[in-house]
Amino acid sequence: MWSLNAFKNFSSKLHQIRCLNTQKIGIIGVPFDKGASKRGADKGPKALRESGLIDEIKQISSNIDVKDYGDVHYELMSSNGRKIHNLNELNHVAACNRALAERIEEILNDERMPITLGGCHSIAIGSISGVVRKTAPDNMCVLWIDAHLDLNTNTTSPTGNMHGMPASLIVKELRSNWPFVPELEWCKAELSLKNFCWIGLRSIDYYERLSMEKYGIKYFDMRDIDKMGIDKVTNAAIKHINPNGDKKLHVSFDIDALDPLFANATGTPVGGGLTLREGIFLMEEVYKSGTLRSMDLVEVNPQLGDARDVTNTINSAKAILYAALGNNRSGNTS
Ligand SMILES: NC(=[NH2+])NCCC[C@H](N)C(=O)O
Ligand SMILES: [Mn+2]
Ligand SMILES: [Mn+2]
Repeated sequence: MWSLNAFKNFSSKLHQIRCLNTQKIGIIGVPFDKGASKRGADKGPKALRESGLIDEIKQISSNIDVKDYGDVHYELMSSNGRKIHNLNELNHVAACNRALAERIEEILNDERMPITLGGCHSIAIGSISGVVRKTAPDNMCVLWIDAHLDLNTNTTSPTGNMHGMPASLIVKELRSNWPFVPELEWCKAELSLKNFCWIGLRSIDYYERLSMEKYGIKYFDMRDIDKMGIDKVTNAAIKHINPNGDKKLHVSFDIDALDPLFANATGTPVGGGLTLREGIFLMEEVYKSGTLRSMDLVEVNPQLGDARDVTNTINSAKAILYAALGNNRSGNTS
């Protein structure tokens, strides 16, 4: 029989251990679709929350402490009326991302891991900018999981849609390819392409291809995954951008990285993508690396496809997120 004191001691020790291991997470929604040509990605955060996201995260482990920061709201900046070539909805994209960067900073100040629910992929401009404000750029690395490279500028983009451009706005190598855009002055191109790796590529525009060669961009496309398998690819990618495991990892996960069989409710689906199991495995390895610091999950569009597509896409997105947070396919113990 334990004395009351011994019991109190034990439970306070247990509490201390729990606190040490607590995974503190902050969820922020970005109901924004103006970087894409199809409407509806702005309904992504609501659809994910309504399908039970927050409660299900809590069920992964009692060590997870999750806070929902709600959605980003923004007001348009007063524009000088000058139009910049081939940047659709620039005012909205700039204002929304500026507001998002501030919310990400707030979440990091609360010592939580920010998880940004898109929204179209243009929101990575703000989410990554927010993280960079709290981390030396050389001290962080980015895994970009996507069918697309999203490295266009306004002069190379075939569409003018800014969800195809976020990566080029945050890296220094492409800074000189951009004109001065006053609306985006707050967004500093500080990261280096050396700290980036792409996984899942299978739809690259002509000028993006040229950049891949010019800058020696590190990537594993779907062919590499076919050849090497997802285990080798994932670990080679993590090792490449973080050889000593001392950098903080940001994962920008575009749901269209998955094959349309598993995620058809998205604006720019491309066949021949990752299976859901490959996506889950990838994120399990990311979790195991112990380096994940922040993450985006973007391009879930509940207005596209039929009801089954929407359910599949939401379930796939949640499974990807849960794997990143340590969900164990053979059951959770704590
Ligand atoms: N985040 C995305 N789904 N991006 C799709 C980009 C498609 C094409 N490369 C473009 O620039 O318009
Ligand atoms: Mn994509
Ligand atoms: Mn993308």
